[in-house]
Amino acid sequence: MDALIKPIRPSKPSDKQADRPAELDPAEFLAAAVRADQPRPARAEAEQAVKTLLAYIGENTEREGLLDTPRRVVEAFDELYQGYHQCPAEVLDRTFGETAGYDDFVLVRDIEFTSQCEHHMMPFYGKAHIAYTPVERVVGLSKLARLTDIFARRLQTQEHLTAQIAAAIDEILKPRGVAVVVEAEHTCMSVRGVAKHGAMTFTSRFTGMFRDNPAEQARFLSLVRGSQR
Ligand SMILES: Nc1nc2c(ncn2[C@@H]2O[C@H](COP(=O)(O)OP(=O)(O)OP(=O)(O)O)[C@@H](O)[C@H]2O)c(=O)[nH]1
Ligand SMILES: [Zn+2]
Repeated sequence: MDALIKPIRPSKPSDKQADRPAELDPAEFLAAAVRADQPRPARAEAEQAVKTLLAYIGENTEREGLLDTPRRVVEAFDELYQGYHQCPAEVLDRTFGETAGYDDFVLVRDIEFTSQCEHHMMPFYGKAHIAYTPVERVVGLSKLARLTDIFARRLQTQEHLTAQIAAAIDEILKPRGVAVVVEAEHTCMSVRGVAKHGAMTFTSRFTGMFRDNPAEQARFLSLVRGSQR
């Protein structure tokens, strides 16, 4: 659980984490994703870096319209990357025991998110669909959306985002199973590079009963597909 208290740092594109086996223990995976908090440069240095990029694209950094841009960009970064300073364990900490014997899975679908791809630092956005089968205690529904945002507001690949949401629920709530499907459009693939507007990427992660029981997995997927009609 300690591993969850610390912020998770971005991995380099060359990291082999995307190749991790599906059976990897969630606690192990989260521990592997955690790095000690890095020393951060001063805000003024970050603003200077934005000024350098403006000069790099050929702009006059002293013109009136750009004078406040470095400050705004750094503030936008604070917002977009606030997930590094938020703790999944705290969000999922509050559970409720009065469930009247409820024993099926709980699905929250169509959780909108925006994340930033770690290769280009450009947005990818879409929806996460999350189900878990509680053991005795349930978590507040909004917390699944908050958990999604904690991981989305970091530099990500879609695969990491999907796996991290599933691993956090598995590790913290210890349910009978977790199912996560993420669908997203990547702007690094739509507004630059190969420029394919509308191409959607789907990723999924199943643990416990969702991984072991094809009927439960199919029931989850049919409910998720219901949102796409
Ligand atoms: N697997 C995965 N790939 C991603 C994700 N986001 C962006 N990418 C891809 O990361 C790859 C980076 O490829 P590179 O060849 O190193 O970079 P590039 O020259 O900018 O690639 P192009 O986008 O093809 O122009 C691209 O194929 C992107 O589409 C993601 O979430 N998951
Ligand atoms: Zn990208």
